[in-house]
Amino acid sequence: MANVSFLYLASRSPRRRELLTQAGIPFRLVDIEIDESVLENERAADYVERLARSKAEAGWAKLQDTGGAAAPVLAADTTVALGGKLLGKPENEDDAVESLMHLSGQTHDVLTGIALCGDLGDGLDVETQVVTTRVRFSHFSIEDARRYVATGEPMDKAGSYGIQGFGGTLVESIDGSYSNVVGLPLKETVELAGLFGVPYWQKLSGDQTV
Ligand SMILES: Cc1cn([C@H]2C[C@H](O)[C@@H](COP(=O)(O)OP(=O)(O)OP(=O)(O)O)O2)c(=O)[nH]c1=O
Repeated sequence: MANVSFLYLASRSPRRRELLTQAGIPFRLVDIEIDESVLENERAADYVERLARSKAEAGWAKLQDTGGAAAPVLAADTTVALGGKLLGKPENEDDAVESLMHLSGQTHDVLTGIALCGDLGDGLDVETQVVTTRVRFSHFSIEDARRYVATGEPMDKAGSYGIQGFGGTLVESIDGSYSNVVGLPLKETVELAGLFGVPYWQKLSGDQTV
């Protein structure tokens, strides 16, 4: 797989597309579906790494079925962890309010696992990384949590908030990578891309997918 000029992104997340574009990594999309259930007693770091790997491998397998992947496949998974409890995407609005009330006035971790799957010349290789960012939330009331949930913003996001949106107003401080919270740690993604010979810092224009 020498001289690859892009990677495949196995993700439906618009944030991950924006972040890849920010890093200047040319990409095409591959659509996959996997079971995202948490295993019993599974730790947050193990969970996001396992899911990122499964998503990348599913993307690779799908491309093999349709004639073979011409480039490596990138995938990621993000979750919020508070005192051993995993707060994923909310199931409904009440669930989102409940998650937010757990986070109010507390410091939590946001973990993103990234995986890049490809053939470096001697068979299939999957490289993974897990990045953690600590986020401290201000104290807010249940009325505030309900009003925020009513905006709809939390519904497709781990921990029921988006730091890049209205949710940024709940944040007192962060320690670590900001892009990691939004769903793709830029520094580590570029490192993995470099390992597989995928270019970055490319000027991309228009529809960013190659
Ligand atoms: C904490 C936080 C999460 N998120 C998002 C990032 C992820 O898209 C989402 C967590 O769900 P994921 O399952 O990691 O990703 P996804 O289902 O959105 O996309 P994919 O197809 O790649 O599986 O939460 C934010 O956008 N902002 C935030 O502040």
